[in-house]
Amino acid sequence: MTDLSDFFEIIQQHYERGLPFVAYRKSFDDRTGKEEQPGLLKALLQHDDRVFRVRDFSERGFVFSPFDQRKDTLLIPYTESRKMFAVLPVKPKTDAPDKASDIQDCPEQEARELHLQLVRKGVEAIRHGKLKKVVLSRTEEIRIDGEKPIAVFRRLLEHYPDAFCYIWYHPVTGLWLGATPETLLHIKGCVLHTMALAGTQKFRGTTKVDWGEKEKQEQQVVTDAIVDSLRFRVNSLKISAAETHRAGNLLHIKTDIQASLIDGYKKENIASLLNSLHPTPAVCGFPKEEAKRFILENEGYDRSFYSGFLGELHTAIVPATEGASDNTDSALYVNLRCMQLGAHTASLYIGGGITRDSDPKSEWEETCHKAQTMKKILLRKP
Ligand SMILES: C=C(O[C@@H]1C=C(C(=O)O)C=C[C@H]1O)C(=O)O
Repeated sequence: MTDLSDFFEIIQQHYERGLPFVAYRKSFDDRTGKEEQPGLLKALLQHDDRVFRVRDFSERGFVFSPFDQRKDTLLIPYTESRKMFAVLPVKPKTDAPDKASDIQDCPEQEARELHLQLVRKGVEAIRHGKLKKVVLSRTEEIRIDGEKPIAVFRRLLEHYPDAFCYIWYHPVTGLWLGATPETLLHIKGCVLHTMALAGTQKFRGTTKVDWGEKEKQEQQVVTDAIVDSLRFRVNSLKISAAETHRAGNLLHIKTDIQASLIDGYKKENIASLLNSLHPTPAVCGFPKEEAKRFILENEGYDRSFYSGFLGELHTAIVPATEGASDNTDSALYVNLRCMQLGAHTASLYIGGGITRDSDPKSEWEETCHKAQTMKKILLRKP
């Protein structure tokens, strides 16, 4: 274990040298396998600046994968990096609202108009075509005041104990940070766990809330599609009841899905599972190919790594195995509530699920609420 302040100092130095690294902490509820210490902070610091790209998802290490799978997935291989661990103090869970209040600035009128138009077009396509749901997003650039990325990461960890929080740097991708509530795939031995997360409302001090039909339906589409893509690969499928899940200043509907892999753990099975799961209707839509086409043709910007996935592939990085690890666990998360940090700007990425009953103005407001997750932890330019 490394002392906490040394941990941050070492990643700062690594960043200054321009070498790839990732540091992350799982949510206090998650911690894949539970043998991990609560608040365990991990880092992989690549020894040099070589670029490792994933060929077929049989690789071992930490992956950073874009929304569009035709583009490159980057990898920090387990064997090419220094592992480092520290422990963050764990705070008890509370239902208290966020200490930091919402940042009250709104993006320009033009951005709002563009998003309203995009949503209207999505609703139109759903009413007239084969699409049932499409997730439409936008990016928002904000001026920041000399932010130190590692300091932003520390605020992220502090603020969002219930999220998978990360900072990733690679000369090819630049610097990304996020606090995502969504698991794409956890695999331990032959047991897999995933979730269907969709439907959004603002957190107003309680998780005991009612959900409208629109939100229930859009979340059900996600559950059904995930179960469908697993059906012939797993047995002992367990689907939990849908429940309300808090993510910072937001609430979502969540269903947990657990199953056993029919042929046990095999690297090539994981690769094909990822292929059929990603992107789920939580970030893309349904049917998948039509929704993806609609997004690529209409969103008008490159999602890049937003709504892609990231995490440990074929190896859980744990303090006990400083050398080679023989564990094959994977813990992958959907890259949501994230941003790319430049020297003077932060680019935020936010979206929401559109169905035939979507109201464009509410969908716009939903993206504004989601943008708060990152805005709250940034120091703004006056
Ligand atoms: C697309 C995002 O979030 C996803 C979409 C949601 C929705 O449509 O209600 C809720 C949770 C996430 O699955 C995002 O945060 O950008």
